[in-house]
Amino acid sequence: MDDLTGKKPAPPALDPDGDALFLDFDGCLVEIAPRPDAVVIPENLPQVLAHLSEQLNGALAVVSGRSLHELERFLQGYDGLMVGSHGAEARGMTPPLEESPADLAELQAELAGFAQEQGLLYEEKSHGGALHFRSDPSRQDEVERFAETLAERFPAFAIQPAKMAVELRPDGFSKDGALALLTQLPQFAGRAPVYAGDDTTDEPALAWAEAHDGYGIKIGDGESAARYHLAEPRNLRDWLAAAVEV
Ligand SMILES: O=P(O)(O)OC[C@H]1O[C@H](O[C@H]2O[C@H](CO)[C@@H](O)[C@H](O)[C@H]2O)[C@H](O)[C@@H](O)[C@@H]1O
Repeated sequence: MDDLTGKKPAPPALDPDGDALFLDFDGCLVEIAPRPDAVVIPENLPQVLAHLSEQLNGALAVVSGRSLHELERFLQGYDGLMVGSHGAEARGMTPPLEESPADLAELQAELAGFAQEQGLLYEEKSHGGALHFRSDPSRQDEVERFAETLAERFPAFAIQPAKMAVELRPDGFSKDGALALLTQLPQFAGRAPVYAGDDTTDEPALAWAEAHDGYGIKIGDGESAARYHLAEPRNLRDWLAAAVEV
C-alpha cells in the first residue's frame, strides 16, 4: 500500500456506460460527526445517488458498516442497492446473513452494560454493536481489551476496528465479500468496479476494485491500495454531482 497523503491524483470522470459505483457512507459520502446519530446528510445527496443509479442502469450500491435500517433512514429518496453491517445485510439482493448468531442478544447486553458502567457511547446494530470513545480517546485500550474478551467468549462475532470505536460484527462478512456478490447481479455485467472509501474497513474493498479492472478512491489521509485520492467527503460529493446528467 502507498502512503498517499496529497500525492495521488483525483479520479477521472465517472463513465456512466462502463463503470459500476460502490460508495462507503461515514467519512466518505458524509463527514465524520461527534456521534453516529449526528451525521449531517446534505439535502440533495439521496437525489444525487438516485440519479446516478439510474444513469448507471442500477449499478450503484452504498456499502457501509452501518445497520441497514439506519442507512435507509439517512438516505430516504434513494431506493437503490445498499449493503449494511459490514457486508452482512443488503437491500436489493439476497442478504448475505439470513439470521443473526443465536447469542446476539447476550453479546449486545454485555456491550450495553460495559458502556453504561464506563460512561461510553453504545451503538446497537442489527447484527452486533459498537463502543464509541470519540468523546474520550484515552479509553481506546480498555475498550479494545474488553472487545477481545467478548470475541473470545462469542466466537460467532469478530472485532471490527472503526474510527474512534470498536465493533463486534458477525464473523465471515466483509465489504469486499459484498462486492463479489453484488457484481454477480446482471446490472453489473461488463462494468468496471469503482469503490470510494475512507477507513481500514474499506481497504479490502478498495483493493478488490483495483484487482478487478476498476479502481479505488481513498477519501482522506493514510495508506491505501486505492489509485486515486480525494481529501474530503465534500470532494467526493462534488465528483458525484459532476457526473449527474442534467
Ligand atoms: O462503513 P462506514 O459507512 O464508514 O461506517 C463505519 C462506522 O461508521 C460510524 O461510526 C463512525 O462515524 C461516526 C459518525 O461520523 C463517528 O461518530 C464514529 O466515531 C465513527 O466510528 C457508525 O457509527 C458505525 O456503525 C459504522 O460501522
